[in-house]
Amino acid sequence: MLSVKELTRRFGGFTAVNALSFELEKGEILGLIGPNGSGKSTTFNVIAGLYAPSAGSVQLDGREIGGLPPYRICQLGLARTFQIPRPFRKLTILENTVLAAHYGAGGQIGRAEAERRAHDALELIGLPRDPGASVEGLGAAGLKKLEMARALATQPKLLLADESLGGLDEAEMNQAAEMLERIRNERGISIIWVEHIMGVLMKVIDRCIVLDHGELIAEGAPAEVTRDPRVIEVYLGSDAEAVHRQLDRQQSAAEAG
Ligand SMILES: Nc1ncnc2c1ncn2[C@@H]1O[C@H](COP(=O)(O)OP(=O)(O)OP(=O)(O)O)[C@@H](O)[C@H]1O
Repeated sequence: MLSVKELTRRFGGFTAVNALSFELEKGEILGLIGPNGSGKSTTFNVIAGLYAPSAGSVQLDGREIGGLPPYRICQLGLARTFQIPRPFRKLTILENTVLAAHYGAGGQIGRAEAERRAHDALELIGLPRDPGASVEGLGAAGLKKLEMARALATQPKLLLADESLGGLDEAEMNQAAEMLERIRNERGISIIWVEHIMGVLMKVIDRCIVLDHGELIAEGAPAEVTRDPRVIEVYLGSDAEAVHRQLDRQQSAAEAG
């Protein structure tokens, strides 16, 4: 459903993403990993339309979206969450989500339909739907949920989730990972997930791609990619053994039943 070909993004003389190519299948959860500054957010920003590509193409269901403005890309079915949630603090949770529904529909739906979409998203995410519920009381986990609900209210077929777990405790992280899996399983939404917390990421992704200095250095199933010597050298380092142990446990659990 998403096809990225030879995508390059430069800032002045600096190349942040260099000739990146990858494909995403419908219903897949793809992990996008790599060291700080390797180009993950820039890749998201180009796919979602915040930056135009310097070269290369991005196709969503066969249609070129590279260089389109973010609102057009959103209307075509691509939503993203940001590392740092920035809801409208003066609006309620419901109002924030209704606004997102209007944005995703390009103003082509009425108030009742926008509210229906917002209610549906808030219910799936597990946030209060009553009209008085305020953003103010939400902690880090609640704000991230709201970010996700706003993305879902735009009715995407592809969701780009940017480091959704920063600032959460372990139980909240596991809930967030389960939520992404539910979004895929119940709604058929494809997901690309940028996340540094490998233990949680590995529980839900089908496949991952690894960037280093803006270039793709590995691609495949988590068990293969995390054993790639270059991925261990540039990214996993001393965490590699713990990641392998977890993947082995997951495989044994899957085989047992
Ligand atoms: N608007 C910009 N102008 C100039 N340089 C930029 C801009 N955005 C990103 N960069 C540079 O591009 C490189 C890739 O940054 P990017 O944020 O995409 O990396 P990342 O893999 O998402 O990092 P992190 O894991 O720390 O979020 C960095 O060296 C960054 O400084």
